[in-house]
Amino acid sequence: MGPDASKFAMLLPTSFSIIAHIDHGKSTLADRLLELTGTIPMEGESGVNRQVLDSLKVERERGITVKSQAVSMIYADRRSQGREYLLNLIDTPGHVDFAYEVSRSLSACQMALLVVDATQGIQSQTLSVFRIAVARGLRIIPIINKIDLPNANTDAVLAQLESRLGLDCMPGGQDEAILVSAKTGMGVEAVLQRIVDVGFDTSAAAASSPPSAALAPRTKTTAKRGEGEKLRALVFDSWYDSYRGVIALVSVHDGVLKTGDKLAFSHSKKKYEVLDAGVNSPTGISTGLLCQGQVGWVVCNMKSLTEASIGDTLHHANTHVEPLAGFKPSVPMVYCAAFPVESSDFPKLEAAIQRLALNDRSVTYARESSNALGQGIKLGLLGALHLEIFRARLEDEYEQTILVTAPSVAYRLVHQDGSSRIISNPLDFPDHVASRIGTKGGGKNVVEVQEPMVLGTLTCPEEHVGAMMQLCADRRGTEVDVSFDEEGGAATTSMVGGDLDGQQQQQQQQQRIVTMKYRLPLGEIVTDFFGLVKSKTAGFATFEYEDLVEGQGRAEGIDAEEDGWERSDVVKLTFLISGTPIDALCQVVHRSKAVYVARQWAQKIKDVVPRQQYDVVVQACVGGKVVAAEKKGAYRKDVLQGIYGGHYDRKAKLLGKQKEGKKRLRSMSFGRVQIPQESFMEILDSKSSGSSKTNK
Ligand SMILES: Nc1nc2c(ncn2[C@@H]2O[C@H](COP(=O)(O)OP(=O)(O)OP(=O)(O)O)[C@@H](O)[C@H]2O)c(=O)[nH]1
Repeated sequence: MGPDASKFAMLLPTSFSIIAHIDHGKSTLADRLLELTGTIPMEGESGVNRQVLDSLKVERERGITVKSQAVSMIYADRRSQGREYLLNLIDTPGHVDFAYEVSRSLSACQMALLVVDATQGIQSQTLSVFRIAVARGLRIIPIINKIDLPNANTDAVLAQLESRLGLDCMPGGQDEAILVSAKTGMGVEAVLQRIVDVGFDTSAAAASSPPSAALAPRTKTTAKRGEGEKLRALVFDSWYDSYRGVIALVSVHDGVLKTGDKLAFSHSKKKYEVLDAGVNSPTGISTGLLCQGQVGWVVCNMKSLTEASIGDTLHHANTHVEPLAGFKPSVPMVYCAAFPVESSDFPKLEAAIQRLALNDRSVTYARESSNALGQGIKLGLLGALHLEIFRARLEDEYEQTILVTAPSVAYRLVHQDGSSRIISNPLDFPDHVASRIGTKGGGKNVVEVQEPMVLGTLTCPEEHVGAMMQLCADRRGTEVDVSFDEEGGAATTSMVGGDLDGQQQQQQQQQRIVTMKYRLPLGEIVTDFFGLVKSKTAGFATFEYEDLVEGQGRAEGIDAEEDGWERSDVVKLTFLISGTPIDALCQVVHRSKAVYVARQWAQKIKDVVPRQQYDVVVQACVGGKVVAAEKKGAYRKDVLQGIYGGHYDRKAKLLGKQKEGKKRLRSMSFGRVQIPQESFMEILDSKSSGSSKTNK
């Protein structure tokens, strides 16, 4: 039986988030917390990674969190004779592509559990989520997880937390770290107790003493906590339900919100009536009201999908309030265009993308049309994994299969007059980049192109170092740092997951683990980089990156002045079929690779273009110059068939007539070659192949 709905309104709440680097054990810890509080029943073998909060199919299939989830749980603290507290847990993703999700979720929390794997220590994403949490003013509770593993090095991780994050995490310290094994459940109760201590009495003294005395006056609850105060609720997530329409997830900062209330948004000024409200625990429980401090959902009569403005403040329609601080919109890093497989399905695809984008606010979209593929949607995403997950979710949740152009990145164009602009569509890229000196044509001439850079971290066994260095060099990477893990094997377990048999794992564990840091152009890793890392190391390497451009998590040790854009000699590569440019295939590549890519692509296009009655020429151009060309020969009816012997003139006449006919046909169809959709799918699939491989 689920908890009594009225209890959620009666109890004092606090909200916390679990943040960590990928695979450090957030979801497993969340499972244990939910079990311990009785929110989900304990089932079967303890320690099983149930991923209760990873409810999306794609999350379960891949074992990664891509979407934050909020769950309310009621914890009865044994130290104070079972006094109950309402704890709102927000599980967050670990991968850099979903950092925006983390930042939004943290806005609804008072504290963050910073989980660090005892065998791996602080990793790149640990630092970036830590910084986001500190910037949001959250109290950090450090948790060292996986202490059950034989190679756990708790002391070293404690020292790292102290020296690199400045946390007073040693025993007795203000931020004393909790040692747990989310797998076995060891130490997890202490986590709940610490949440209560920190969440309900921020005085440092309370951290070591039972909260009963300090909390006595505050736990005197009324049925509607916050009543009489002006309502202020921050909308931090939303989704589409086919029965109830748009549902908004809110964190109530002040006041009370009830069914039937008339609400308004601070910024958009739109007004609504609350049809229902409730919490997730872990499934939706309708409570009819949400009180101060609660995190829950609201169903209003929102008609359009864009109305649930993330970051906006909801208040009662007849009051005026100071809006709560919202969030900066996310900055897309990777762009591509999506087209339906059947062009008549475009309206369905557009509706599906709008609904999915409601739940994934880091996606930007706009209509786009292509001469070859018809009407489509231009998508802006946070990375290659994000694109792949978005595509998978479209298929799983909306049954929409899409054709995606190769992912590309944004470029910054610097003009002669010093101004700059960012372009995200390869078609907008200039054909020529003028040299600064003696340039004609005014100040708007593009004199420099800059591309976004990332700081990549590659971890692999020693034997693969050469291959990885070569790969990074091929992708125009510059080495920043290389370090060897003397103990070896520590990182291997999590890298390979369950893919390898025991013998292989043993062999790998005898090798040293190498961590290499490279500065790489983002454009070089958004296509097939992850796939190559996996295939060249038989799955033994991991690769993560931090964006260096504004709007994303910055890497440690990078100069704050540095904005992550770097001057680059990139060019626009266009493909023409019988003289007609094919916009869906246009791409921006580095000059040093232009001819190689052009040849590869021209060949690939030639292979899939259907043979015509006349020759079809495929050309690849850079700056108006043809750099590669292929010809697909015409069908050739043997017009001389049936002429035995025959005079030369007669043969020439027949051949001439055939030539004339083809010329007429060609001019009638304006030289346009109809490329069937399947051929495009073949080209685009091979073009983005590899991007579908992830670092998981
Ligand atoms: N031995 C051991 N393994 C653990 C422990 N906690 C988690 N794991 C394992 O570590 C792996 C990753 O755990 P998850 O909970 O999925 O990690 P996560 O941080 O949620 O990962 P993302 O959602 O991808 O960011 C799983 O195979 C877990 O079973 C632990 O305390 N001990």
